[in-house]
Amino acid sequence: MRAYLQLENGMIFEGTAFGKIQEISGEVVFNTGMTGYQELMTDPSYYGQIVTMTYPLIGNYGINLEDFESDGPKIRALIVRERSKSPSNFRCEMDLDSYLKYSGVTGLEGIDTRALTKTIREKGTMKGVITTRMLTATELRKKLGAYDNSKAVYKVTTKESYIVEGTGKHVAVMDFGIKNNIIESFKEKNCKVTVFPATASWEEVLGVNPDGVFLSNGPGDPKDYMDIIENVKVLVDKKPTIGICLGHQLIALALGGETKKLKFGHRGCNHPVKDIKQDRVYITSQNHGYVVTKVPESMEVTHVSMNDESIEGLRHKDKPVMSVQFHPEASPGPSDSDYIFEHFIEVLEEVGHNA
Ligand SMILES: NC(=O)CC[C@H](N)C(=O)O
Repeated sequence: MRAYLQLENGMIFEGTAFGKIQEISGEVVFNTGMTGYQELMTDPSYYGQIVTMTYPLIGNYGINLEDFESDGPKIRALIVRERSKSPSNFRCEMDLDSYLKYSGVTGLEGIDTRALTKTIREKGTMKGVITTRMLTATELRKKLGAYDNSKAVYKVTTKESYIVEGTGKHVAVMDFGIKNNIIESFKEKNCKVTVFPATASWEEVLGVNPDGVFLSNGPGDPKDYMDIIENVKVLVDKKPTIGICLGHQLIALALGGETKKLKFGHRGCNHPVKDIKQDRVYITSQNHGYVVTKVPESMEVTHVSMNDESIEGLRHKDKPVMSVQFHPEASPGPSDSDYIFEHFIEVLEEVGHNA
């Protein structure tokens, strides 16, 4: 069926709908990965967004039952240049179209994704609607005006706290929309993990007497979460703490730093980041639209983006508190930066030793 992407600046891209056919609005962002569509669709940090893939052929290894990053897709729609109609992989259980239909996500194929990406890069991230009937300018404005993705963390966080048993260090996780592979990464290091909902207070988190605290990734603008930031202020003061992506931004804000929205964000599994101390570049997995712009006085920069020199990692000068903007848990993407988890566990061991 013919379908259109109508952007808030008036541009129209015409293609063909697949997956669940419906009229859907969202923030249109692009992802530069050649693979990883299954992981990114189910990464809760993408909640409410329309994602266009820059790689021109998507779906060629299908969908398997293992690479989900949460209980189902969190994106609103997926845009591809060409959808593979004959996926092939030993783990393939179904094709992309069937999965999107089954899980209620809209697809749009056959549009010039390169032109769309260039538009977003030049003009910045903007909202759009995917529709099978062309909207008038007034209808488009109304539809986009009704789109609200604020406070999305509360839609994707766990409802109840739960424990993942392990014999090693005990990490209290604040779940703002955590990816499965972060929990897997702690499990691989034998950690016991207690996962708390985003609404948990610092008293509840410290109540389980963890060795350290982890602040997860999650959707939206970090400044929307002032209540969580108040909790983070206490947690970083009392326990060794590590944050990834949204967690990193919340630590920076809690300690007096600043964040802002990037023009078009970093999304993909091929983003080069330099570890300043090691003087080494790692290829990282990324998905963020906001960035730390002012470093808190008590912290220093540990990692920078090789693409735009933005801040990618921070460390407290006196306390065992650290954070990264990229995703060391990979999924999708290379696990080169897994050392971030290893380093945190070492810090927990050291702190435990000296206690
Ligand atoms: N993956 C994340 O945690 C994303 C953080 C934040 N929502 C951003 O877009 O910058």
